[in-house]
Amino acid sequence: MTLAAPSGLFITFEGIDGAGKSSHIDALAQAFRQAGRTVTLTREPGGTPLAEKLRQLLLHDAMDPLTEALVVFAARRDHLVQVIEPALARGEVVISDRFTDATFAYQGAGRGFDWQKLQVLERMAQTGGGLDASLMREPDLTIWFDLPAAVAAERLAAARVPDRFEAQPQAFFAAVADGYARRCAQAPGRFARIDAHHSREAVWQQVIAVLQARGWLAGGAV
Ligand SMILES: Nc1ncnc2c1ncn2[C@@H]1O[C@H](COP(=O)(O)OP(=O)(O)OP(=O)(O)O)[C@@H](O)[C@H]1O
Ligand SMILES: Cc1cn([C@H]2C[C@H](O)[C@@H](COP(=O)(O)O)O2)c(=O)[nH]c1=O
Repeated sequence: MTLAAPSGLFITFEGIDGAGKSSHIDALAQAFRQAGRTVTLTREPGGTPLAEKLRQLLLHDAMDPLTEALVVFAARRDHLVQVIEPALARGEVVISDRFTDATFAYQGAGRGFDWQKLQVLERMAQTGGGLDASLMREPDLTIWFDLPAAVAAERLAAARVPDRFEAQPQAFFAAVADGYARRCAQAPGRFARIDAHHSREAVWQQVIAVLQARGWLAGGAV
């Protein structure tokens, strides 16, 4: 008897800059590996040589809002075709630090770029390329770290030299947070909201509880 291969699982982490995703992304990858799963850990913009080049442009070069939206979707298309779809087809767990919800939050709510035009680009970029032509690739689960913009700003102040997004004022991040809330309201079954205004351990307990509730993992520690 041959055992059925596990199904691919696509999990994304989202939140404003400084929300505290990083260490939990690594810990979740580790928890899946301990459970015997192969994990592809990746990020957006990025995840392929081409998309990493586009990331550098996005983070450091000034551009108009449509150009910015096209750059993130171009990077995403390459990432999806080269990395995400093949890994899911192999039955792996794909964990990505950001995906399309970031585009709606940052380019849509943050920059004020038209939400409906983003929906058109989303469908174009996330259809085909290894997928059934009638399907649009979306995460199976999006773990959204919700943190007030003021708290994220305090955390980031001490942390690093800001890029083009991190240098934005608090009001920009408050708008980005509203964008995430809007995406969450549009897909409540896909989103898990994490209250990120807690200690790392308390935040991890929330993350692992989400995975346990879906039956995808047993317990774990950071
Ligand atoms: N629960 C927490 N309490 C206090 N500080 C935290 C917590 N989690 C992370 N931090 C700190 O906040 C800063 C931002 O965290 P981190 O880099 O993980 O955020 P992020 O969501 O990955 O941000 P970005 O998307 O901008 O990379 C870091 O200095 C980190 O050490
Ligand atoms: C995917 C995506 C990202 N961004 C922004 C959000 C962040 O400020 C940076 C990525 O940096 P991180 O520290 O690795 O999170 O890019 C965006 O504006 N639009 C997007 O679609």
